[in-house]
Amino acid sequence: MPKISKIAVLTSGGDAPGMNACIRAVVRTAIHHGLEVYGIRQGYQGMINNDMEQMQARSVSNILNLGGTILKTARCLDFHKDEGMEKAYQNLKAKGIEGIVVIGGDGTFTGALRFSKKYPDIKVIGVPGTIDNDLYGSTYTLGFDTATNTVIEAIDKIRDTADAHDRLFFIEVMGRDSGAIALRAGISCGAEAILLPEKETAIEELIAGIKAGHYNSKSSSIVIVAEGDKNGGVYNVSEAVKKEVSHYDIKVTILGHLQRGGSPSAFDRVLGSRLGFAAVNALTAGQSQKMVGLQANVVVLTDLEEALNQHEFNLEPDLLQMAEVLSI
Ligand SMILES: Nc1ncnc2c1ncn2[C@@H]1O[C@H](COP(=O)(O)OP(=O)(O)OP(=O)(O)O)[C@@H](O)[C@H]1O
Ligand SMILES: O=P(O)(O)OC[C@H]1O[C@](O)(CO)[C@@H](O)[C@@H]1O
Ligand SMILES: [Mg+2]
Repeated sequence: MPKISKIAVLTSGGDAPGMNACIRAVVRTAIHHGLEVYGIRQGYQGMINNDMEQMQARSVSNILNLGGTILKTARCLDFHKDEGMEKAYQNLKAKGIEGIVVIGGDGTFTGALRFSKKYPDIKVIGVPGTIDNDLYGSTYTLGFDTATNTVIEAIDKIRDTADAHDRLFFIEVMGRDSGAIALRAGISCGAEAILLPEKETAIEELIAGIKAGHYNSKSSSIVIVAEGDKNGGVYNVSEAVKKEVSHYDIKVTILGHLQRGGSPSAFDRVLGSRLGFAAVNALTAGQSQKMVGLQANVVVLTDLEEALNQHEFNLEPDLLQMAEVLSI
């Protein structure tokens, strides 16, 4: 097997805390192996625009603690098209880059797999980097822990004021297709109800639960609504409840993008370092079209194809059941 000598790294899709730790690990592990390593800016857009630069050990000094991504990220429509992919390929070939580490979510991996099938001489390894925790093959994705901690810090504060005023709050958290943040945050903050894209909740059922809570002397209530819940969004849900529930003053809070920012937790710093290290080791071992992930605290490789096909992510049934039991 010919030895790989030049690789590149990019971040793509929504940023996630811990991406910088991962970039640092990729750069320094590559240097350890004697490889040249390039940083590509703005995800696939930078591949198309030839926006990439060689990185050194010092290029990634003092970034472990930073949220966001020093390489920047993008949602790049041009990469969906054959012409965009061809341009990206030619740019990589011109630099002699033979392998790339792509840090991102399911969309990023879909693009990477398509690209690598079209141009198999460029090896690709994916690192699951998304606050959504919606990838098969890794129990946790990079950024999910930090984002969930950010969310619970915010909800704890809302609980204080909700309790002081005997109010009912509807809080929207991120997750267009994933209820992972909503479920963990709901359990951590003792939410009275959690609305998730993966599980339908009838509005009548929600209203009955809120009324029962009031009857059982709850002074405040928190309902967490994941962005992707199928009831038409947090305002729709709150309006529907308002018509039937008069004993609470009702408020809505959308946490929004503050959930994606901030300094990564220790967990995400270690996870990012570990997966970045493993990704480069996989490239030097000749692997391609794989994702590195964490399962039972062991780093494992999963075929990108399998990770994407199994994408339907099932939230832990015991957590769903427990959240209901404990919220009485
Ligand atoms: N079918 C596809 N073909 C080519 N490229 C794709 C495809 N799907 C996604 N991509 C590329 O991957 C990028 C990132 O995908 P997407 O915006 O879905 O985010 P993601 O990686 O899933 O992360 P997150 O969900 O955390 O924001 C897209 O902007 C696009 O450049
Ligand atoms: O910042 P954007 O592009 O609006 O994306 C928001 C989406 O990205 C995510 O934060 C994942 O990165 C989703 O939870 C959310 O639906
Ligand atoms: Mg995604």
